[in-house]
Amino acid sequence: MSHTLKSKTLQELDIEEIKETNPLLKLVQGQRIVQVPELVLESGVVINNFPIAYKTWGTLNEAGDNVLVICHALTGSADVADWWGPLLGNDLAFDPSRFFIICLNSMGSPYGSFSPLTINEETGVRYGPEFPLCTVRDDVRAHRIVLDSLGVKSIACVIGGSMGGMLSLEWAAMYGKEYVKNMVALATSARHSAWCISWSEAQRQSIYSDPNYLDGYYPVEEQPVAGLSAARMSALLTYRTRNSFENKFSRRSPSIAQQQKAQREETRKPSTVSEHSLQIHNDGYKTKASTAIAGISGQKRQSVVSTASSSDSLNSSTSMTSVSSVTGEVKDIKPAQTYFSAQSYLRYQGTKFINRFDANCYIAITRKLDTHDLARDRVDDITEVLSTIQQPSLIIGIQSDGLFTYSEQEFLAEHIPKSQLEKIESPEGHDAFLLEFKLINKLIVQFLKTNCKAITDAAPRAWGGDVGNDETKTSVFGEAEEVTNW
Ligand SMILES: CC(=O)SCCNC(=O)CCNC(=O)[C@H](O)C(C)(C)COP(=O)(O)OP(=O)(O)OC[C@H]1O[C@@H](n2cnc3c(N)ncnc32)[C@H](O)[C@@H]1OP(=O)(O)O
Ligand SMILES: N[C@@H](CCO)C(=O)O
Repeated sequence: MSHTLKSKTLQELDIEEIKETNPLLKLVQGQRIVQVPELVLESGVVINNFPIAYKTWGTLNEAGDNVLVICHALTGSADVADWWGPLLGNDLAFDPSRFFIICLNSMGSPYGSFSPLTINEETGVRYGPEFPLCTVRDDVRAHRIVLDSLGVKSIACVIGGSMGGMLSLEWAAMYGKEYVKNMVALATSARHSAWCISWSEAQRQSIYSDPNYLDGYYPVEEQPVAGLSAARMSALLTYRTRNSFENKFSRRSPSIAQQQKAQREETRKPSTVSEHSLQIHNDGYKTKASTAIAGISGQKRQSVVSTASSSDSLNSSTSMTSVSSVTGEVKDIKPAQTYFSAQSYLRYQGTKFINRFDANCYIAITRKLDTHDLARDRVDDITEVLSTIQQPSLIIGIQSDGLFTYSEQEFLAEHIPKSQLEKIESPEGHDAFLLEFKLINKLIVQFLKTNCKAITDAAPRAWGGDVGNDETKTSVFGEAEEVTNW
């Protein structure tokens, strides 16, 4: 380990100053950012004076051991209140009147820690695509330096879902039961599967294929939004299930309000059948090229149209339509429905995401996920590493999760000696770990009451803070609906 175990105060950075180069920082309230002097990454690359963002709730006790480390998932931030808010509060799973709760932002994320949005001291510009590969283990080692600086002597329990679960497992495996006393991992894996790696790849390819990507050297105000939004749309599909979509959307049309949310582009009334067809064909196409095509005038456009219509004419003998694609009148066309509620949902989520994430960060953090393998450079047989995790562990899986399958949770529980496996019966798929608050809260409360009894049985202490999970506040990440339904 390259970090020092001595408690040493780290320099606190001025968030307002960092906001000038990272506009996404304004999305996370109440966090702190410290500067870590040095870390040798797993790759051997040395990074110096880099930021780590974190947020805390509650008070560290004298012994420095009443600590809950919460680890966020792929697009989360250090603000637990924003994505696991209903688990945070007095007498809840994350109880600041008894625990000192801390969430540290993972490297590669745009929300304050070292990332492609960080200014490279050597060049004076953002790292962008030159950001070095940071693994889950690098996160854990960087985060440990911050915990040491705060006077944390041991972790009562580390808890995380999805990517956060990978960090939980690495915390437990790297530092052992003397330092990490207990572990909770939800919807995660011992190593990233071929299926997950493939989805990461497909999502990165969406970004790469956007003409605005420019090898990652895009100006932050002109990021490859079409590629990033397409990446998020396909990612979202992996976070849910076929049946949850069927139940939620079926073949319904979007309501006016949903259409407005999805900001579907206004199209002018088509004046010809070809124009009408073109509009249906390109509906939702958002890159600059689409603007260019829409602007094609006269002859060029006519040649595009006549190429299309000549192939149309091949089918014309079997076609039921009696409207000519070139000369027919628009009023005679009765097209089948082509715009559905499911589409407006995806488009809305895509747009929402590009306003809260950065494409290079997305690439960096999905690469981090791909490297996750508890066995890497340790042993050949992954079950050997799992057998070294001696902490009491709670493994929570979701029966409908198609990304981090329930069988992967069974595998973890089978090989981690002191583990308990729990199943969430939810139709929502992977994202159930961010939605099934009530059950997850209950399971974690029970686990902590059993394994951190001295802390959970202690009298609650006033800690003088507001958890910040006010139900009326707008969530950055969009789970507010669920919170109010709770
Ligand atoms: C990755 C991680 O790090 S996880 C830990 C941190 N997590 C995050 O950061 C999570 C990122 N966010 C998410 O993954 C999701 O938002 C979740 C899982 C937290 C919440 O999902 P849900 O609450 O189910 O939100 P859902 O997917 O239903 O979307 C609701 C939004 O879609 C809108 N919407 C729903 N249907 C439609 C439709 N047909 N057309 C247009 N918009 C629609 C809703 O109005 C709502 O809008 P709002 O976000 O502005 O309020
Ligand atoms: N919805 C989660 C899924 C990844 O675990 C996120 O966006 O972080």
